[in-house]
Amino acid sequence: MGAGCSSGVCPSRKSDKLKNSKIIFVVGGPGSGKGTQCEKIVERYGFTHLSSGDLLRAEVSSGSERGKQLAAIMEKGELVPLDTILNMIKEAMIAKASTSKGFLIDGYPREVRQGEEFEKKIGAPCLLLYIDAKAETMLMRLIKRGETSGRSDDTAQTIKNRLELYYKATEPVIAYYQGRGIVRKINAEGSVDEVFSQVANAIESLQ
Ligand SMILES: Nc1ncnc2c1ncn2[C@@H]1O[C@H](COP(=O)(O)OP(=O)(O)OP(=O)(O)O)[C@@H](O)[C@H]1O
Ligand SMILES: Nc1ncnc2c1ncn2[C@H]1C[C@H](O)[C@@H](COP(=O)(O)O)O1
Ligand SMILES: [Mg+2]
Repeated sequence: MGAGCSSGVCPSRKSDKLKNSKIIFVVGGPGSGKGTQCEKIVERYGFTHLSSGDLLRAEVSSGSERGKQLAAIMEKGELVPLDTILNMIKEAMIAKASTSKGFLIDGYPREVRQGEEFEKKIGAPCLLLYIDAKAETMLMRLIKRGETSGRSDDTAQTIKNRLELYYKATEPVIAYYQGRGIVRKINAEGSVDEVFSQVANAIESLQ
């Protein structure tokens, strides 16, 4: 386990319930395969998968006023406010803290400030899985997924916006955590199983 997972230091603003949690950030472009790999990690290692996009879509599906506001942002491929998504993740983590073997935080941080705020309010990650695919690959995967996903953001124009935002806002997150030595870059161009064999090596390096 990396140092950030078990420091035992717990400033009062963090939740006591989460102070010993193993936290893995799963970062990559839209359609790179983050969710697909997280499902396989859950199957083999039993971690808790929390996708920021899934949490937001659940709020949209609830029909709440907040969900309507979020839907308008997500349809354009833009980022929702930091406090909104961070509070949702923290609540979901606390709800699972007593039974979780570790958390896969998929789709967060999307920008460096999200990482900084997460660490202040929740804790430090011990690993960042960087799921790296080419823009053409991500585009093709999302266009195909859009045939059946029902996701309002799997459309040509919104995919273009999401890719642009990924390169501008999220790629700097990788550099930020590279400085800490916790980034494992995964070549996501191969089959799901080929990608997973790299992911599994990275997870096992923690144990
Ligand atoms: N290695 C792979 N080879 C081919 N197709 C893949 C691979 N990994 C995932 N896919 C497919 O690509 C699409 C996008 O994958 P997935 O939903 O896991 O991506 P994501 O990174 O979670 O995307 P988003 O950021 O939009 O949530 C899905 O239809 C999935 O089945
Ligand atoms: N971490 C996030 N910050 C802001 N907005 C987010 C975050 N995670 C998801 N979102 C919004 C914006 C994205 O385009 C959609 C879909 O997310 P995805 O990870 O592709 O399922 O939700
Ligand atoms: Mg996903």
